[in-house]
Amino acid sequence: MKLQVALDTLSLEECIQLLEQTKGSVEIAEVGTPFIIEEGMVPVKEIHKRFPKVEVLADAKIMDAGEFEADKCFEAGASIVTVLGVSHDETIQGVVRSAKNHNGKVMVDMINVHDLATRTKEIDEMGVDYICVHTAFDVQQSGQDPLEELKIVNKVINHAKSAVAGGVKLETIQDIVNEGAEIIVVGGAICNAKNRAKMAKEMKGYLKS
Ligand SMILES: O=C(CO)[C@H](O)[C@H](O)COP(=O)(O)O
Repeated sequence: MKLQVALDTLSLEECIQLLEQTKGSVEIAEVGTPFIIEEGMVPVKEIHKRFPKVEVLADAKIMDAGEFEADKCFEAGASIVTVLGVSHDETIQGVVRSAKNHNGKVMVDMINVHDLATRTKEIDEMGVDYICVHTAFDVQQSGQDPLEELKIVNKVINHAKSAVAGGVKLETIQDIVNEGAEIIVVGGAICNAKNRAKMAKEMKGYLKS
């Protein structure tokens, strides 16, 4: 199991500090969608350069022009790129092609996929590396969390590994670990913690090796 920290709203300088402080706890640094909107590929390049042992995930949430957009992310130094599960198959296949050409990996974000079991089965045959259930930030306030969706994905996948995102916190991580996921994504719970290093270490402590 790997801990992925989602860097969504901090400055690049703050992210670099966070990654220094959380060394040993965090395996994957996600350059979040808001961060990409703010700064483009600059944080991907910079984090890749400064933290060669940390995998960089570009959360581009690709929806079209899959191969072209994924190429840009991998060329900047990302080792994992996200594409949306609601995209056309051709888009996901384009991202998979790009990943193969760059020796990278593909995470499919299943945010707002309505028939999760059916779409997961289809995507699982496309050669992607991770299928990530994701409770959108915009619906987390209504009490939704990704555990039930994770159970559905875990039941039907045969090739890809599962990942989970969306409001994961100290109080919910144990249930997720018990259910099983290769990657657990944590954003706000670490980035907004008073002591980020302590929080990341504590969360990492729950993960199975
Ligand atoms: O992709 C995202 C939002 O679309 C976030 O990076 C992801 O949900 C993790 O952040 P948090 O733990 O704060 O929900």
